[in-house]
Formats: sequence, structure tokens, C-alpha cells
Amino acid sequence: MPPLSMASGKGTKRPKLDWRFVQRFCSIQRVLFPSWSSQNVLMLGTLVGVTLTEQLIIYQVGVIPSQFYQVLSDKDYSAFRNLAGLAFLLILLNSTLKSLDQYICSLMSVSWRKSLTECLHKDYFQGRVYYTLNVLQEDVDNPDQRISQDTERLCKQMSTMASRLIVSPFTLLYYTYQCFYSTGWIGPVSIFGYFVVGTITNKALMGPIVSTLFEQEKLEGDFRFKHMQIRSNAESAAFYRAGKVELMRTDRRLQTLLRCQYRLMNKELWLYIGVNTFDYLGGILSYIVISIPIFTGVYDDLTPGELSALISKNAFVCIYLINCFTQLIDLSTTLSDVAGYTHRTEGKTGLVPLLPSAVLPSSDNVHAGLGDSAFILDRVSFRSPFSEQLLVKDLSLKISQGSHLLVVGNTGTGKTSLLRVLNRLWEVDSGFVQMTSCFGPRGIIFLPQKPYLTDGTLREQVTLTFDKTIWSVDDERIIQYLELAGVVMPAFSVFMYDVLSPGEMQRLCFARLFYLQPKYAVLDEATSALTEEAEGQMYRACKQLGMTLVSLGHRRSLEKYHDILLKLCGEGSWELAKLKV
Ligand SMILES: Nc1ncnc2c1ncn2[C@@H]1O[C@H](COP(=O)(O)OP(=O)(O)OP(=O)(O)O)[C@@H](O)[C@H]1O
Repeated sequence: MPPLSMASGKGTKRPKLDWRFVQRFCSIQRVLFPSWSSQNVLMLGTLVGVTLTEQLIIYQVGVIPSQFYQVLSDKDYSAFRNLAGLAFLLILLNSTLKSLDQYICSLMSVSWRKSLTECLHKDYFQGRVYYTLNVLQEDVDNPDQRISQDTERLCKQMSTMASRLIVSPFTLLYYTYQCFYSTGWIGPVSIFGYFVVGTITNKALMGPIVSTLFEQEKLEGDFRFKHMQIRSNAESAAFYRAGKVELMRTDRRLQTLLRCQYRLMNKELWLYIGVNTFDYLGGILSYIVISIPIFTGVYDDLTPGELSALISKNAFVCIYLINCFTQLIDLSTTLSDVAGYTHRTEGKTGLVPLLPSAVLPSSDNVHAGLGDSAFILDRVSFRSPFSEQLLVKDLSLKISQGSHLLVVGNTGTGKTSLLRVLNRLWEVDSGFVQMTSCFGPRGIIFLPQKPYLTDGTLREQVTLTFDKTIWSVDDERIIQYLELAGVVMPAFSVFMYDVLSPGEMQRLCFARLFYLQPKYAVLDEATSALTEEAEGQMYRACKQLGMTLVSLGHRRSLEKYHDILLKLCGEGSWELAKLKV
């Protein structure tokens, strides 16, 4: 399955119906239809069968009025009765098939969404892509919206298009032949000409819509993000009585979004005028077309009844042929939406550069087993991604088992950034970083500055696993370490983690650390919300469990738990010193 990527906003400022769209659309199709025997292909096959049968019935239903003209003008009562019965049956069959067609389209849309979203999830959660996209890569806006909403809309629109696209070639050929049969070449030629003019006009009107739709989706995401930000910072905002200022900011985003929507509607107005004019003109075109052979005397030998039947049948054939073209033109509106969403959700192996480098296979496990050290840094220099100034220059260091390291330094000197470099979240400018132990239990575990709590039960928080067999075996251990970390919480239920105090969150993270028992624990101000006494308990417990500590912090009280002090002095300089025990 080819990996999907989310198109960069920078690279596609003005998404268009161009070659790139075709490439991206094809990549998506490869994800939706990975093999001939896949479920999606089978569904599409069923849809083809149903829609083609439906077309056969539609033709039968369509010519019934002309047969009514015939039997009524002949005043043939028994033929009329039979015809009425047949019409009823055909209509019933037709509506059943039409509903089945819609039903399969909806099923397909959900199944496509499943395939696409799962594929995007696979890429998004691979390595540290979610970090790179959300934190480092500014040009891919709102990845959450692209995965959750745009993908859903794309699948819905594509499934709407699918059945129309499938039947179009067949119906076009068949009704062109029928039209030619009753009107000669003039019928199909004028209808084709009509279609060509319609297509050119619509393409011209549609171009600007795609880019505006893309922009509107981005602004929708920005607007929703603002509300999400308020939701997650509601308490801090309330402490500042920030309602007024947030109102202005949120309203400003709303106004930008609405302005874009108005612009989109203005552009769409012209497209709708084009589409509707095309629809209604088509209605009378059939009579103009049949009028030519009638006035030139081709059908002079027909009785009035036969002529009415012929006009009625021809009207149906021409109107249906026009309808096929009209549907193709209507598809243009859907296609412009699909193009907008495709550019936001596109997939192609060749576009991997749009993905951050973290997509590449993770090298977390390299050198696992060297055992007595966690990291080796050799003349490492790094800076923050959006700055030219080096945070640390030529740092050489080995973090070995049993030798506890404390990293200190002023605000913004790059302490956390050093951990980002160790964790491979950031690339180094020069030098080498080797992670010589594996990641996870029995290896290295990081406790970030902002406690990481996910959704799920307390058991899941501590074990960080979905493996139920571990839980039943380990409940006692979990409780033991929760107690050791001083966590007082209700039993293993789903819990509202965002109502925990910062100190409680930090304790919970320590309980997790005790449970996982890595050889190395990297703690980024992990006790900042605890008292010095509680801090002491945590550090002593870590050491009793055999962990080697790498800590970041401002408190002097931390020094007594460490052997080496690394001080970051700013502007790239650093000092390394031994701490007295
Ligand atoms: N995701 C990011 N993108 C760009 N710059 C960043 C990012 N994260 C941090 N920085 C910048 O890198 C510099 C170092 O940040 P860092 O978080 O390492 O500081 P710190 O020494 O840990 O500070 P503190 O003591 O406040 O935790 C800061 O100037 C910060 O603005």
C-alpha cells in the first residue's frame, strides 16, 4: 500500500485541476483499491452491476409514455391494461435498484474512509511524524482536520461520483445511437456541440473555486483549532479573565472564514448560473432536434398516433442523452470539491519529501544491548529549527550506567532541546549522537516537562499498553508503584486526567516510570510541581529501582542525587563538572 501524505500548504497554494491533481487522485485510488480481490473492488463491481441493470430498466420505463401514446390513440383497452401493469412493475423495480445503488454508494464511502484514514493514521503515527507535523512543519496546516474531516468529505464526494462515472460511457454510447436512429446525424452532433460549449464554460468558471475551497477548509480548521485551544486552556484563561480578548481573537478568525465563504459563494454563483442554464436549455433541445426531420418530411408517412409516439420516444432519448452530459457537467462541481479535498489528503510515494524525515525507519533500537551506556555525544552542535543561533556547540559527552547527570542552565539555553536531540526529535547541526540503549522498559524512558497522559483507564496510563494479559498479571505491581509514587486515585476506571493537579500528574508519571523500570530515566523538570521532600522520595525510589538518571531542573536540591553537572551557558557554550557526593 503506498504511503499517503498530506500535501503541504506551501507547495499547493493554489490547488488546481491539473496534472498534480491527477497524480494525487491516482495515489488515493491505489490505497482504496490495493488488489483486485479487495473488498472495495468487490463493492465497486456490485455497484457496476446494479447501475447497469438500473439503466436497462430506466430505458424500459422511459419508452413507456411513447407506448401509452400508441395504445391510447389506437383505443386498445387490453393493451393499455397490460402496459399499465408492466409500467407499475418496472417502476417498482427501478426504484428498488436506485435505492440499492444509493445504499452501496454510502457503504463504499464508509469503507473508503476506513482505508484512507487507516493509511493516513499509519503514516501519521509512524516514527514521530505527528510531532514533526504538529510542532515543526508549519506548512501542513491542521493535520487533524485533514485526517478527520477532509478525508470523510472526499470519500463521500467520490462515492457520489462513482456510479455516475461508471454508467456514463455506456449510456452515452447507447443513447447517442438511439438519437442518431430517430433524428439522423443532426441530433447527436448538436447535443455534442452543446456539451462541448457547456464543458468549456464550466471549466473556466470552476478553476477559481478549487483554490478558494482549499483556503476555506484551512480557515475552518484554524477556527476549530481556536475553539480547541480555548477548551484546553479554559481554566488558565478564566484566571486571567481573558474572555474579552479571546472573544475578539475567535471572532476575528470567524470573520476571516466567513469572508472566504462569501468569496466562494460569489464564485459559485457563476458556476451555478452556467450549470442551471445548461440543464434547462437541454429540455427544449430535444424538440428542436426532432423538428428538423419532421419539417423536412422524413416522417410524413406516419399516422398522428405513431408520430406522437415517435416524438415522445425521441424526447426521452434526447433528454436522457442530454441528461448524461448534464450529469457529467454537474460532476464538475463535485470534481472541484474532490480536487480541493484531494490536495489536502493526497498520497504518493514520490511525494515523501513532503513528509518529515521522521517517516524514515526509526533508528531507536540501534546498538541496543551495548548496555553500560545510554548516549554517546561526539562534538554535537544544534540549534532550534527556526533560528540560526546555536544553542549548544561541540558538546562531547557519554551518559553511562550508574553516573547520574544533572543538566542546568538559564531559561531558553537549550536544556529541553538537548533532550529533543537525544530523542531524535531534532536533527543535529554537526557531530554525532548515538543512542546505545533501546527505547522503553529495560532501556531509556523520557519524562517530558509537560506530563504525558493519554485517554483510557488508570491501568492503561501506568502500563502504556493495550495488552490485557499484562494487566491481570500486574495489577498488584501497578498498585504498589502507584502507592510508591503517592498517587491517590479511584480504582482502575476511566478517569478524567485533565482535572488532576500538575503535582498529581507528575506523581502518576513517576508511577509509570517505576512500573516500566527502565535502566535510564531522563527527567525534564519532572518534579517541578512537587515539594522537595516528595522530590527526594521520587529520586530515591528511582535509584533503588536501579535507574541511572539524567535530570533537567533549576533546583539546587537536585544536585545531591547526581554525580555530574552539565551547565548550558547560552550562545553555544557549556561546562561539565563533577558533583561532590
Ligand atoms: N518546537 C520548537 N520550534 C522552534 N523553536 C523552539 C521549539 N521548541 C523550543 N524552541 C526554542 O529553542 C530554545 C531553547 O528551548 P528549550 O525548551 O530547550 O529551553 P530550556 O533551556 O529547556 O528552557 P526552560 O528552562 O524554560 O525549560 C528557545 O529559544 C525556544 O524558543
